[in-house]
Amino acid sequence: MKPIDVAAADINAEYLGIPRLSLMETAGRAVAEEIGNYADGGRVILFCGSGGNGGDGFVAARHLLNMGFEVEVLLLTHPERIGSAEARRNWDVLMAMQPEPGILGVRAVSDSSELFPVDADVVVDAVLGTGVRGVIREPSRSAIELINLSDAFKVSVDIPSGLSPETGTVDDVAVSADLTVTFHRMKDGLEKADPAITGEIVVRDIGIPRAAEVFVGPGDLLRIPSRSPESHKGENGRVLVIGGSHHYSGAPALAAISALRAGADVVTVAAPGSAASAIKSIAPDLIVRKLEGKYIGPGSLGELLELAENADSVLVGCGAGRHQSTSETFRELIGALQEMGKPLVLDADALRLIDYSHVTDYRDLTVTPHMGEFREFFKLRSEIYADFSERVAAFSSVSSRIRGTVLLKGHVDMIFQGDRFRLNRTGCQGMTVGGTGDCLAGLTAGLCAMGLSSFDSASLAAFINGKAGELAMEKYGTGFLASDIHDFIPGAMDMRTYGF
Ligand SMILES: NC(=O)C1=CN([C@@H]2O[C@H](COP(=O)(O)OP(=O)(O)OC[C@H]3O[C@@H](n4cnc5c(N)ncnc54)[C@H](O)[C@@H]3O)[C@@H](O)[C@H]2O)[C@@H](O)CC1
Ligand SMILES: [K+]
Repeated sequence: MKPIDVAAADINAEYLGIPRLSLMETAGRAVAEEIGNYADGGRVILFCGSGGNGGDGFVAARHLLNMGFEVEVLLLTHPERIGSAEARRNWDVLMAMQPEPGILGVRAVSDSSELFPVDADVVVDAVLGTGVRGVIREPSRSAIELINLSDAFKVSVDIPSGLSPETGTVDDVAVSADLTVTFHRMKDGLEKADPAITGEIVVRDIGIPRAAEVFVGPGDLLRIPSRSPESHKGENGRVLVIGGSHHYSGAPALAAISALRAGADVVTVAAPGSAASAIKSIAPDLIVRKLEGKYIGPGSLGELLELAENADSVLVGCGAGRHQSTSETFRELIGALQEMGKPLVLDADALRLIDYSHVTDYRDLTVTPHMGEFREFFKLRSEIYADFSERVAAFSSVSSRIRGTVLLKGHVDMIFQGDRFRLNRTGCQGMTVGGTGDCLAGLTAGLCAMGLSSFDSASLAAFINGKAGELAMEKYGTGFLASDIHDFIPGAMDMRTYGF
């Protein structure tokens, strides 16, 4: 797993109702047990950092004490600087256990001059975990060096301090552990690291359920790149929406505004004549390019490709209608966009005009069908699947006919790519109102333009759109409009809405 996946699973576990404190307790207990497998007594020194990794150390210390070890805990910062609430809680417990008759020393050091060579049978590296950033600062640096100099059995908590959890490289200094006890799942960085750094690696389950990884949750909002303060117009994503026709002008507008609300900087809508004029009048925030004719046709292909050149993602389909000329144009267009390597979202009418055989190798593709469009796009006869897991398995294998991502909308949205899948449970009965699918497609294209993968964009778009619908229903009842969703997208994208 990547650190972002671990961080997301951590928050999503709490969103499911598992307190982080219990994750920390289980993690610390696991470290103590692994040490108990190595030694059945003796003296243990734990170097603890200021974050969750240090917190694991505090918990491990308590369990080691109960297992009969002599324990010394060194906090490498001032207690007031302990970053994670759970770690601070466990530090306070160690304080409350004082004065422990002689076998538990607990002290905080803020300067490396207060550190001494390790004299113990086991030394625990609970200094830095997945939260490590940049050059190692004092006194953590001295602690790492003292740990490496000691001839004690070295145990690293989660990852050896100083190792990059993502790449497995040591950019500065790092602990060379004899044993690394990591939690929940193997980290990419551990797998790639030099075994001289990690030592033996043990993966210990800490009670995070698979649901925390499968269900999309607020933890996944961490995947949205934070906007750099000095960024300027267009840097945060440019979206091109191609849709609309003589009868439909609302769909592309709903999608386009959703893309803006997701955080895209510039959204252009390319639509035929009358639809373009209608959109121009209702949405000043959009750039609108008027295409010739009543339906999108081959005469517009050059213009569409020129517009696509400086878009970061393209959404095709909303309200395009099903005219034969549109179908041919889309086929040409999609082929050219694939050549250009453009992230593409196909929605609604595009899924009626194009079938999966046209896009099997399109990697950065997302299709967002409801069940009917899914069957038509993948040319399926209708099947009734008994239970949920059978449905997931069946739809997953169908979806893997294309390299891209499939977002199959439903009461529970299913997102597939290759052998990966996620489920989204946000949403409400009011979502059946027309246009919510356009909002979802727009969110997907917006997130793609902001740099997320098609799989992450589709997963998050489903979560955000559903949550925004829930918020709209809270305010307006089941009669809320698809355009109401726009107002609630920012709230649905804010961690505070979920209590984080
Ligand atoms: N993800 C999970 O499910 C769980 C994570 N837990 C632990 O929590 C850890 C992650 O906790 P955090 O996110 O608080 O991060 P860490 O505890 O890994 O480190 C963050 C702390 O280290 C300091 N720090 C960061 N870079 C530094 C540097 N270059 N030099 C000196 N100090 C530096 C920061 O000021 C911060 O206080 C995991 O590695 C794991 O050990 C466990 O509690 C179990 C649950
Ligand atoms: K560590």
